[in-house]
Amino acid sequence: MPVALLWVVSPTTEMYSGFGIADSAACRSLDSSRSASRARSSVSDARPNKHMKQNWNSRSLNVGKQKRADFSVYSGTLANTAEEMAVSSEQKVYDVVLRQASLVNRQLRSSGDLDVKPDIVLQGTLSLLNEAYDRCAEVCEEYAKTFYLGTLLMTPERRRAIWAIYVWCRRTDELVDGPNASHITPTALDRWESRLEDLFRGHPFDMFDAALSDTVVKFPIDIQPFKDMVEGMRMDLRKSRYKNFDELYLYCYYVAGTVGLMSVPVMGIAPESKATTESVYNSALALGIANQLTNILRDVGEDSRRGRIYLPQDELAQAGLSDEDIFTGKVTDKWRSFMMKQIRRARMFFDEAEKGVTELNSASRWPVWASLLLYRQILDEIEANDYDNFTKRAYVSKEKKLLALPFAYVRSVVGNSRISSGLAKP
Ligand SMILES: CC(C)=CCC/C(C)=C/CC/C(C)=C/CC/C(C)=C/[C@@H]1[C@@H](COP(=O)(O)OP(=O)(O)O)[C@]1(C)CC/C=C(\C)CC/C=C(\C)CCC=C(C)C
Ligand SMILES: [Mn+2]
Repeated sequence: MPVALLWVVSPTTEMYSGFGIADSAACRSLDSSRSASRARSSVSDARPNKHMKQNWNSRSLNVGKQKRADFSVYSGTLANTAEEMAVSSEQKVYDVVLRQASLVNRQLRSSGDLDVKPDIVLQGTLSLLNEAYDRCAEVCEEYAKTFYLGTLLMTPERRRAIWAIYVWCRRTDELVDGPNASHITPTALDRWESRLEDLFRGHPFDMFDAALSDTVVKFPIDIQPFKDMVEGMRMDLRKSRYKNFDELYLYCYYVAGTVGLMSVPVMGIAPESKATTESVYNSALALGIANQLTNILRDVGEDSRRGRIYLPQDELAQAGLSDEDIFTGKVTDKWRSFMMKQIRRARMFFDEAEKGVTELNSASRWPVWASLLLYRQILDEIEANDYDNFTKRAYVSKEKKLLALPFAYVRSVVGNSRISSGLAKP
């Protein structure tokens, strides 16, 4: 792991100052007034949307009675009061989707494309900023090579922004999953969140933060999905079991669906797209959820060795399985049939995500298709391993990854017509 990422996992603030290039004076000189000038459109009605129809829990969801969103909850994280408990996670998350979509709606559509704000910073700061983005690119290349290659097709502004977001997400995940994770407390996460607020106000702490600080000025990115990701990390600290899919869905939104919501304002919606902004956000959310469900299914053995079971407890029980069965890690027919259902659900989310990719700006589609095809193939590999995700880690071979890239490219240029690549499931 690069040293640059390691430092951040310390819960002590002293550690932060040890970061080589964190010339905070220079970082702070980034024009903070620009963030204040970021346009914010008002919240639109949280009207029911056709995309709510699909209910992953297969419970019937009365969309007509959908609770009107109480937007005060967005000033913090999603509320979880007794009253809120009556609202499903799907609805709560969908309210966030609606709000995010309405926030960017005008900016994304006004000129048919994103209105990237010009750099108005001084020369010295500009070169520091360039360096900051270069460091983000290095981290991204080191951690996610295929994805990094995909971003090279995007416009320079957009790919730099995606790298900055990637690095912030990676560092956030490292807090709870990295080598110093055992020292991480809710207070450390609170501090991380304060840093996030600072960088959104134009006061970045270090170089990586400076890149993101610049990104959120240039693109209509809202802080909420970032805050929600930190909340997901809090949840991961305090929880090692999920009662049902509703609970798991919320966790998946926090740690992964949020990534989709952060990325769409950068990727942009194609000017020729007839889709609603909400539906594109919904697909982006679905891709994050699909990826995280896939992660969970791939890592069952690994997670159980850390005492964690992310699978819905009620569904395990219905299948006649217990935590003990997971810890024992024996592939039985009960397990196979349980896994088949879980895989089917993850694929439904991938299908939902597919609908939106074509609506993105053409130059942004390739990395998204690549990530979708590659992640979805992990599910195929779990099947190929005869559902042994206790002792085997399903992975996509280098050859298959390479093969996926041209398919992803073709899909990104031909629009919606389905191509039989052998990669995408019908
Ligand atoms: C319309 C449409 C479909 C638009 C596309 C929207 C879009 C770009 C969605 C991206 C979805 C995505 C890549 C989600 C990431 C999901 C994920 C893997 C989350 C991981 C969380 C924690 O998991 P865990 O700890 O269980 O797993 P590990 O063992 O640690 O892997 C994360 C690790 C959270 C941190 C997420 C990242 C580091 C990825 C961030 C990625 C980006 C910002 C780039 C997204 C852009 C593209 C092109 C994929
Ligand atoms: Mn992780």
